[in-house]
Amino acid sequence: MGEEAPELISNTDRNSVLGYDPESKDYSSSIAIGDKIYVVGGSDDDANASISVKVFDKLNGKWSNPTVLGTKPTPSKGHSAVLINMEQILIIKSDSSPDDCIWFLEVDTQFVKQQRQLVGAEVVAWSKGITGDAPKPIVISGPSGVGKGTLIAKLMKEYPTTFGFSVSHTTRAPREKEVNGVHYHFTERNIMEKDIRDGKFLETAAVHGNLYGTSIEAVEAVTNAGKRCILDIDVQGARSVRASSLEAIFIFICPPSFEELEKRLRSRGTETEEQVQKRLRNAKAELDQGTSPGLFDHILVNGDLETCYENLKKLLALEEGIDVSYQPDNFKVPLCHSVTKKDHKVLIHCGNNGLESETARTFMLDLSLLKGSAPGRTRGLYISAGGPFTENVNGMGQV
Ligand SMILES: Nc1nc2c(ncn2[C@@H]2O[C@H](COP(=O)(O)OP(=O)(O)O)[C@@H](O)[C@H]2O)c(=O)[nH]1
Ligand SMILES: Nc1ncnc2c1ncn2[C@@H]1O[C@H](COP(=O)(O)OP(=O)(O)O)[C@@H](O)[C@H]1O
Repeated sequence: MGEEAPELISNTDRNSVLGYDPESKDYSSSIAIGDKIYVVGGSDDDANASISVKVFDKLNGKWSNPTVLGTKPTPSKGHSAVLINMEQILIIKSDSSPDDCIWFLEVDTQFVKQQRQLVGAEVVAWSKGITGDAPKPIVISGPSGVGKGTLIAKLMKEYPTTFGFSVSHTTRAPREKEVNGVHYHFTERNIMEKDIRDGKFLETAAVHGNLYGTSIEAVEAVTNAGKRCILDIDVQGARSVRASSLEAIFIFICPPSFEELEKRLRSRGTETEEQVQKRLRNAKAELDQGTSPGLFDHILVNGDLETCYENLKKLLALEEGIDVSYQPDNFKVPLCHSVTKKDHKVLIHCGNNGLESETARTFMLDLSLLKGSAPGRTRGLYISAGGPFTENVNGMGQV
């Protein structure tokens, strides 16, 4: 076990690049998976462009430009492409900042398969590799008027640098004090339907007669700001997120009584009588689903606001993820490097075309603890610097 020779993957720097065109400064790498060849390319001439993906189907001999989902990496001066499994290609960008050099191109994951069916064409999705574990996003659900918004606003006010709100899209009209881009992205139904078809959403649901949805970008904006994401979504949305790759904590907020819920909804004064009636009818089903076992990790009763808020804070402190970053400070892959892979470990040999020298350096990526994927981020990536790393019977180890 573990004795087989590690697979050697050539790097795609300027010297060994496949299809590098010195005139246009374009470069590309290609990886074959089953009957398809994925060509990942870029041009460092245009800093605003993103790395492109083309697919060649060996069965019909045709090229296609797939629908590319997720936030796309910008091109660097070169990259290496490593086949991790039949679903994902690891892209290591050279000469990029430490938080922008590891990317995963998903070509046949569960999400990609679903989106391929939805779009009816070839689909791939990008997911950025993040080192260590980040705290899980928090999904807050509950019937209209229970106090979700009030509790979330308190949390964001007390901890503005810790928590960030995932701004949903909705087709409902803005309320008087609501600000576009802050409370919601208010949008038209036909635009939102097109965005759904284009795979821009992590989840969507029809609630009280309007469309609501969490875009991939909304969650990424919070994550990119280094904050813990809070999602205020309905029970259907919570179910979709449970089924997605996003690992979250699910909290359901209950009213102390149905009468109190009705009182709060009316006293808020933001809905017409007809809308209040619809929300109260829906609240019955939401309370049934929300309090039945399996979907939510925690149920909080919002009787007294301060008590409920204190309980929410306690619960979040308990659930706090451990943010362990193993990323070496100076993790930067030079243009000249080579990559070897064995099992879940990827070695990046830097300097002197990978030959050992005084200046040569090796980084090891441990992919065994990866969590999440597109849509969103791939977390749990561990990077060790040092070396030389040698193989031992269990794979690769550092001597
Ligand atoms: N599935 C889903 N539900 C959402 C989203 N954004 C808001 N909601 C839910 O839609 C419902 C109606 O929200 P809103 O119109 O703001 O009314 P409110 O709950 O009375 O404040 C609530 O249950 C929200 O949690 C979203 O992005 N996805
Ligand atoms: N614990 C509470 N006790 C009394 N009123 C509350 C409490 N929590 C929220 N409210 C009030 O109830 C109304 C509905 O709250 P809101 O946060 O808008 O609910 P949601 O976002 O769940 O629809 C608001 O007027 C709010 O001030």
